[in-house]
Amino acid sequence: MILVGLATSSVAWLSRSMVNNIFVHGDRMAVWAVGGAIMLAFVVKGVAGYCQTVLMGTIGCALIARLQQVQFHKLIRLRLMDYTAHPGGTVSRAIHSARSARNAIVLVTTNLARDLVTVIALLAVMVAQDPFMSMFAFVFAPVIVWGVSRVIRETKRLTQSEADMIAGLNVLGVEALQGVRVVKAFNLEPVMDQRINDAIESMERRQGKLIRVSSLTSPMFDILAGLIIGSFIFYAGWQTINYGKTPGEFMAFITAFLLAYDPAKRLGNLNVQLQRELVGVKRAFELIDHGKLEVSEGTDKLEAGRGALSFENVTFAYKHDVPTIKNLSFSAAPGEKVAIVGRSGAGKSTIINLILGMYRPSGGSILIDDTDISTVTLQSLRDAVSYVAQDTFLFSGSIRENVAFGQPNATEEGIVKALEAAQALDFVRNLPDGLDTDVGNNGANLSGGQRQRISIARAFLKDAPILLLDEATSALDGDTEKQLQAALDKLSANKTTITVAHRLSTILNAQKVIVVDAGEIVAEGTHETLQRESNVYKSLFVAHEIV
Ligand SMILES: Nc1ncnc2c1ncn2[C@@H]1O[C@H](COP(=O)(O)OP(=O)(O)OP(=O)(O)O)[C@@H](O)[C@H]1O
Repeated sequence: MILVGLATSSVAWLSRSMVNNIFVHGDRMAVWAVGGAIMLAFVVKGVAGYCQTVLMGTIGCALIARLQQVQFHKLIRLRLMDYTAHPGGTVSRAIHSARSARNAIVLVTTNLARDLVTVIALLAVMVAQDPFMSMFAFVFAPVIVWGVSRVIRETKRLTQSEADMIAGLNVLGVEALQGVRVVKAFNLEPVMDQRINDAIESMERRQGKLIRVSSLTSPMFDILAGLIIGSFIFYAGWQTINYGKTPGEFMAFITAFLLAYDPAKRLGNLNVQLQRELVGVKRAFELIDHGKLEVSEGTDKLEAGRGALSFENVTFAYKHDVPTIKNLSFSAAPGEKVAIVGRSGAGKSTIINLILGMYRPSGGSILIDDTDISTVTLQSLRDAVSYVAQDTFLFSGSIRENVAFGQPNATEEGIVKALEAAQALDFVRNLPDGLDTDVGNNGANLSGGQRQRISIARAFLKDAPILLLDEATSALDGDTEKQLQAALDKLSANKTTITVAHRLSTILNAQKVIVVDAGEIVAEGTHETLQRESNVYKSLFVAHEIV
């Protein structure tokens, strides 16, 4: 930037020699010297300008990339309770805020540095030419500062809400496309149109207002500059006519003022633009600086043995005053199968989440092989536990990747064995690309039952001593159900298994059934004893919670 500035100003400086030495004095040497120097100045300007653009561009891209990486690194490690309900919005924020940081850096380095230096130099020229008239110009400065700061304040507010609207729109768009089956099945296209159109229109109105407000600095500068220049002319004319001052004295001053005017105006605008970008940067750093990471309470490594699990008077509340789990105690011996049943909202999934260390109990303790899980690292805890969720999640990628995720040492043989045990090998072999078949976005290329068996294969490969199963409430067709059940039976053999159960077959397989109601254990036993003794248990069949 300095080279570009020097090269540009040297052309202006050389023009003096050109006029005086070549045109006035007819100096032959000066023709070559000045002509060559001007050529050199343009070459320097071109090369330096190119280097500056490439360097700033590269720095800008690196800045975006690093900031996005830092944000996603943090996002994926936040505490579960800190995730927003709208991941689409969070992702769009992370991507946009990184771009804002790049824009802010480019504005500061390229524009601020260049224009500020120019304005300061020209102000010095003005003061040297006529201190009195300079003071005259400075009188107007507070008016500009006040006006620009008002514009900045309003621009910041509008940019903030514009960013919220963009994130909101992103959520609506992602939601509509993710739920496209429901949208079509319920003829929801007009409703989606309406929701998205409303969001787009209010964003359009907000952006219109933003343009009207943020462009105000330009007319403010123009009007004030007109007032100042007009006043100069009154003053200069009066001085020249009455006191015989030379016009040249004023000319130099006004030239300096006019030259300073454009960069000063750009600086005013730059501040407004910069503040807009800083709104985005602030969002990125809110996450980076204030997002609370999920940290292990304990530092020991859990040495899971045979996988005994027990809850001792565990209490937990999502919100401070309303406990979801109350004083809950139960135990599962190594290899034992425990089924947890209860009405919807009773707290069954919460129990699973507590074992996984997603949330911490506010009272009591959870023990694995006699070690309190609050004393161990989350990583070692999760290494000891396999989890097969109700809502099977597959990552985009191949079947092989989905089975072996997080197991870098997995062998081909191990993956095939896991698929076989999960009753998935036959269908995988029949797919055109076998193990390398792309499962699509969240497994869209596979059926529900196939997806579940892939996720069971994942748990097989992990081979942890404790198995957590969250059974789907929805009934599967007979064949799929049988295959799935066979896969799960095999998976749970010799493992301590805690199942949130909705199927009678699972309950009959379990050695112990726990009935949870409103976060408490209200009955415990086998299917036969519970059928005789527990009204809550009996009501679960009536409500089709158990099928
Ligand atoms: N993240 C959360 N924040 C606040 N409250 C929650 C959260 N997750 C669950 N809850 C509440 O905790 C209670 C227990 O929920 P949980 O998901 O454990 O029930 P559940 O027995 O598994 O129900 P279902 O069989 O319908 O899945 C419910 O009242 C629910 O509204």
